[in-house]
Amino acid sequence: MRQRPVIGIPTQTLQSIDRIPEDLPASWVMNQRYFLACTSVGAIPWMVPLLENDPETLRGIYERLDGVFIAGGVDVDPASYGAERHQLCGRTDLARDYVELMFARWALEDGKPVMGVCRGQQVINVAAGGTLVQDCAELFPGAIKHDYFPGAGWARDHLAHEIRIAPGSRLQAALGDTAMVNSMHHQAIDRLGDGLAATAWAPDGLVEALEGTREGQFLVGVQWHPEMLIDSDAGTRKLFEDFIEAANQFHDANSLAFA
Ligand SMILES: N[C@@H](CCC(=O)NCCCC(=O)O)C(=O)O
Repeated sequence: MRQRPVIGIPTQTLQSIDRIPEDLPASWVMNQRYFLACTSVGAIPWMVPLLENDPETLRGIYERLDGVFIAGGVDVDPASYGAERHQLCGRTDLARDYVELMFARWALEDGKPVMGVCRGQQVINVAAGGTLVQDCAELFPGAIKHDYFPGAGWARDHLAHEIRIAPGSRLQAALGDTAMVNSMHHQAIDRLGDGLAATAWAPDGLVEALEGTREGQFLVGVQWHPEMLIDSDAGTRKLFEDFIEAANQFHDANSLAFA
């Protein structure tokens, strides 16, 4: 029987989240939805601690993974893409930036499958040398509303706008030419990183998905939240299944290489 692939999901610092009481112990946490999406398509999700002072242990964890999933969350520190902090840039989590950028760069180098959601797409772009728009409403000309945040009363599965998907992309194979997506972000892709191609756009032209151009690697980032749609949308489930299948293949290819 085939082994279930192991997918690493870096956590976030509890105290980086708004309104967390200061007297709670320093903790690393992550939204359950990402783990449930992975198990529902057959993967074993593995929470990755933010051991920012221990790259050796992080490398040990990374090497045991068949794929990396980079989840949604707070803004990426603009210093990591060489920009001054804009006043509308929100809360950041330096330990998370460190671990996620390192895992994304290692995976880009190794061809290990990567899927990124919302902040995760932004992290992939920064890891590949790209930059971010620090606030779409203020800094992206003609921007439609993208910040349907739960804190303002929007449901996490609220379908906010359509996206147009590039022909021939992995995304098109799963979702088709267009799709309706939920939207919980205020930042976005600005300059694309090396080896990446935009594969979906919002009606205002904002990049809604990117993929790696390296032959054979599954490297997909999306600006929306498919983990909230996996139970209601067959195309979204297919996208997760494709990621897990790529992780399976990576596992098989690498165990054969070391056999
Ligand atoms: N900070 C970035 C990324 C947005 C993001 O990942 N949002 C996640 C919200 C998830 C939730 O509350 O369920 C930006 O705003 O662009």
